Amino acid sequence: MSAERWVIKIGSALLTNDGRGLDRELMQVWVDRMVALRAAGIEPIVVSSGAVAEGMTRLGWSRRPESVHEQQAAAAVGQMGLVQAWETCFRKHGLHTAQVLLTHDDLSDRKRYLNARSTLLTLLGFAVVPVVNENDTVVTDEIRFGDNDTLAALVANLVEADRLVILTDQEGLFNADPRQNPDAELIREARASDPAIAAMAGGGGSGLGRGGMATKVRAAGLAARSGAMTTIASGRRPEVLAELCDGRAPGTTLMPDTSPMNARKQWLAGHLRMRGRLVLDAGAARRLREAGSSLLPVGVVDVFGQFSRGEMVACEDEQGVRVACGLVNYDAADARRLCRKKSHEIADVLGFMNEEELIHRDNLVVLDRG
Ligand SMILES: Nc1ncnc2c1ncn2[C@@H]1O[C@H](COP(=O)(O)OP(=O)(O)O)[C@@H](O)[C@H]1O
Ligand SMILES: N[C@@H](CCC(=O)OP(=O)(O)O)C(=O)O
Repeated sequence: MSAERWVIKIGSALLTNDGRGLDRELMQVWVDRMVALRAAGIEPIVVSSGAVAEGMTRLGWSRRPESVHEQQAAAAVGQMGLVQAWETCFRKHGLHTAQVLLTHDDLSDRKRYLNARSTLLTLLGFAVVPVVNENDTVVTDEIRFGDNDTLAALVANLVEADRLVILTDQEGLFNADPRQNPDAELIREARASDPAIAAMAGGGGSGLGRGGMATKVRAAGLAARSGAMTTIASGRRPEVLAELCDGRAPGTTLMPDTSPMNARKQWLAGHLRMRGRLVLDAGAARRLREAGSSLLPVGVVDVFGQFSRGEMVACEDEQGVRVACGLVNYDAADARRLCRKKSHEIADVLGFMNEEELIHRDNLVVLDRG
């Protein structure tokens, strides 16, 4: 059975008990629920905010500093506490966590995108729970806008998550900010692409979290690009995870327009320029066309063009008919050396191995004949 993958984002206000220090008890409750998700075949990836807030507590600051450098310093201090706390909670269940610090730029650079994707998928393969946060030391804009909602959506795109769960301090998205308007009503379900919902979402209200609902709704739109459904729900009710797992819909559900794989393939097919060509033998061409299999080096007879790892290349049969296109795991020079080689020979030929496929089937779009 192939596991479902959920990216679960937890905001600062919630994690740090509104700035009173990490709420370890509540973290343990979420972790217990996430472990129950795993038992139900759902792989959680945690996107955890709270580094700046926890750093401020550790440094004895009561107000978020204006200076970005001081916020970065606080994040570096607080990240220590954050990862220690997550690791301690998961260790009680015999599970390891892994700290993954990313920036938005990492995910818009194709090579780093593939590297981040491989690392995250490898961690999941080892049953490790990735705990992701923004790499605040090296970014300035994101720390100013506090945008882990966007980061969580980009991670959902990266790992083709089925669902993005944004846990916050409200029951979900209301038709107006409930802090300002006590009569505001909860939106139960909408399309992520509906412009009306963006208009309802205001900025942050807690003083600790920064993005408010506006970044959450935008994140739902980004997550929808790779087909993920978004739930915005209250992290004060850890049972929301169990409810979601049971097929109920707590909080606000924001639906994508397409399924995860179709959305990813549309994105792959439409957005990247071809940098080179791989010529496949008849067997490999048939496997791609008929089974949508990954492309292994053994089925490649020739390589044309100059490309880097992560770039888009065309796959053609020996008659020059284009079979597929996809993101290649090795650069042109390495791909040439791997022609006709078995996957177990890659490390011997190159002295290292990224992946056993030249192009993984998730990164491959097979073209219609005709
Ligand atoms: N339409 C809305 N529905 C719900 N909350 C809203 C809305 N507009 C603005 N908000 C504010 O967004 C806040 C949550 O965002 P934020 O403080 O950034 O939390 P987090 O730390 O979880 O990211 C809420 O406490 C609320 O005041
Ligand atoms: N990387 C920052 C994230 C800040 C942020 O996005 O906060 P939030 O709006 O509470 O999710 C931190 O860990 O403090």
